[in-house]
Amino acid sequence: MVNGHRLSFTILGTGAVGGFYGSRLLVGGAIVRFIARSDVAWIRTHGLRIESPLGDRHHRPVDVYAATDPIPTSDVVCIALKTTENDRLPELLRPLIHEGTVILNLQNGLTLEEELAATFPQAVVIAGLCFLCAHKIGPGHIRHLDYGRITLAPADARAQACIPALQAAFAAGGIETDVQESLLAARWRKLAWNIPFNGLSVLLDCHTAGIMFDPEARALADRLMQEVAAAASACGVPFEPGFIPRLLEATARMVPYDPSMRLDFLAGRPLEIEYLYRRPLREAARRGVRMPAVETLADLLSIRDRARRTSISAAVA
Ligand SMILES: NC(=O)C1=CN([C@@H]2O[C@H](COP(=O)(O)OP(=O)(O)OC[C@H]3O[C@@H](n4cnc5c(N)ncnc54)[C@H](OP(=O)(O)O)[C@@H]3O)[C@@H](O)[C@H]2O)C=CC1
Ligand SMILES: CC(C)(CO)C(=O)C(=O)O
Repeated sequence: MVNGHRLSFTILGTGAVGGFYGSRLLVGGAIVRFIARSDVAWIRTHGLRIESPLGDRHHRPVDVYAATDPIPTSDVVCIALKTTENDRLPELLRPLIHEGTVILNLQNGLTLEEELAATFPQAVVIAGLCFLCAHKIGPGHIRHLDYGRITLAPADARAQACIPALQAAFAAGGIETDVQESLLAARWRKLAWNIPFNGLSVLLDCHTAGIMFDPEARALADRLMQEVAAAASACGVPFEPGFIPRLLEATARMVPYDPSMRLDFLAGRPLEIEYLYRRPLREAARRGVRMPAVETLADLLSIRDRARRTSISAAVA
């Protein structure tokens, strides 16, 4: 409730991120409409279950839609699809976006908000960088393991004005938020973690602790982070001294965790290589900076992703 107005949200993608944050917004009293794909009928009948250290929840009934249904207009549309689906985003968003609609993008990656702002100039675009460990374990069923803070980063001054209302809605549901005025800085800071740990967890077949406690793997993570730091600097958003050592130390203290890319790999889902690796590589290259270790990591991930998908399709043929 903000100044007597109950904020309404449409969550595009009811998976780990969408299901979890949608549930917290419901708990906080917001109006929440979910868009689901494979389990839309299941959620309509059985509701949405969230297991979480914040308290288990079973929302039933839930206001759930297929993307092709007529969907009431909401104040905020949260994007919670994997970026591997982004070629479909304009078509999925078009019926949901009106003059002044806030698009809160919860995905990982780079250049996402720039694309959204160019495609939907009538919308207000905000990045929501999620520091969350959660996954979908079955139809309409999400398991939240740890964390949950969202860093909100506005694309422009109009978006800046919408931040307090969003913070209030998330706070009411027990979600901590902070604000980064530079969207680009926020995105590169998160990539400093995602680029090494998401990719290495797939290629080395291990969780974060497996990387941190092997000296060579840790050194490789450090080297990848240094390349990301050089690219961020070339993009005008240098990291402060001590940022990378602190990030490595924080990861060493984390409960061993499988980053979302490893979970995707194990589940046979396509990997988010384009927005997590190719776009940062391209943005760095445009400023004359190469990231050779990141490039090799991206190439190996692409080969792994392709090989696995070929073997899956051969197995079902
Ligand atoms: N999981 C995490 O802890 C974190 C994830 N992220 C980022 O958040 C983003 C979302 O990840 P995550 O929530 O894990 O992904 P999930 O795969 O768990 O959720 C995505 C959901 O979108 C649904 N979906 C896909 N296409 C459509 C469509 N056309 N219409 C309706 N629904 C659709 C999928 O449906 P279906 O179930 O049918 O496939 C799925 O439930 C990613 O960019 C990820 O990197 C960031 C931080 C942490
Ligand atoms: C940093 C982390 C683990 C969640 O905050 C993530 O972004 C991911 O799993 O992709």
